[in-house]
Amino acid sequence: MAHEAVRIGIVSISDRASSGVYEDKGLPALKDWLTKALKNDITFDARLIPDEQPAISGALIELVDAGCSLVLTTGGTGPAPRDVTPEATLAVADKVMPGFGEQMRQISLRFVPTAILSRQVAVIRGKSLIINLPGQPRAIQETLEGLRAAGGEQLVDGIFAAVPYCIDLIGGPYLETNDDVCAAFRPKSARRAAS
Ligand SMILES: Nc1ncnc2c1ncn2[C@@H]1O[C@H](COP(=O)(O)OP(=O)(O)OP(=O)(O)O)[C@@H](O)[C@H]1O
Ligand SMILES: Nc1nc2c(c(=O)[nH]1)N[C@H]1C(S)=C(S)[C@@H](COP(=O)(O)O)O[C@H]1N2
Repeated sequence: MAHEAVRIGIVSISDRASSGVYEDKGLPALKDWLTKALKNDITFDARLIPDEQPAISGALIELVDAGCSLVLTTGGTGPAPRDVTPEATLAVADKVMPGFGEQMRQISLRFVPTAILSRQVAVIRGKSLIINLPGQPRAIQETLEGLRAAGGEQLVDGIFAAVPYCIDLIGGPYLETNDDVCAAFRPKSARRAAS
């Protein structure tokens, strides 16, 4: 059976990247990782915006309304005065999904002691899962994929392992992963024959 199509929103939130002070590395990192990790045909809907709460909430609402089953943001999760991504995300939530933030901080602590400074959250809005990732571009792969030993053994699960089943549960398309990048976990009763 063919893989189902999926629309994914990617949002890079950075004052300096959005004003051209530096090149945005968030959107390319998100796109590359998702293209590597998923077998599905992906349509990306991308936004590069400054750290402004109304602009962030507005972009999230637009992306969900446009039919994105998953929206990933990067940046603006720290404690600095302009970091407001978690507030903007919570403001559009139907449900809060605390497990994602808890697991992301656990994973990130294996990479940097400052992981505890990220206030990242995940929420459900309508039929969409919205997840905040930290702004450091390498944090995208770190949190989504987790940590492997040199021999390939998975030491800490990345959060993406739980994303496909979450999207099943909210009525989205059936996401299939490339297991060498990130193996999705579903209970047996929710698995379809591999295609
Ligand atoms: N979109 C991006 N593209 C490239 N590098 C980024 C991006 N966002 C963040 N970074 C890098 O990661 C670091 C930490 O990200 P953070 O979100 O805290 O940025 P910031 O200090 O709030 O500034 P800004 O919002 O202007 O990116 C930045 O200092 C920068 O080096
Ligand atoms: N995996 C990972 N998580 C990370 C980091 C990182 O480099 N890798 N940086 C930390 C730092 S230094 C900060 S301040 C917070 C918040 O970053 P943000 O404001 O860029 O979202 O994320 C933290 N989480």
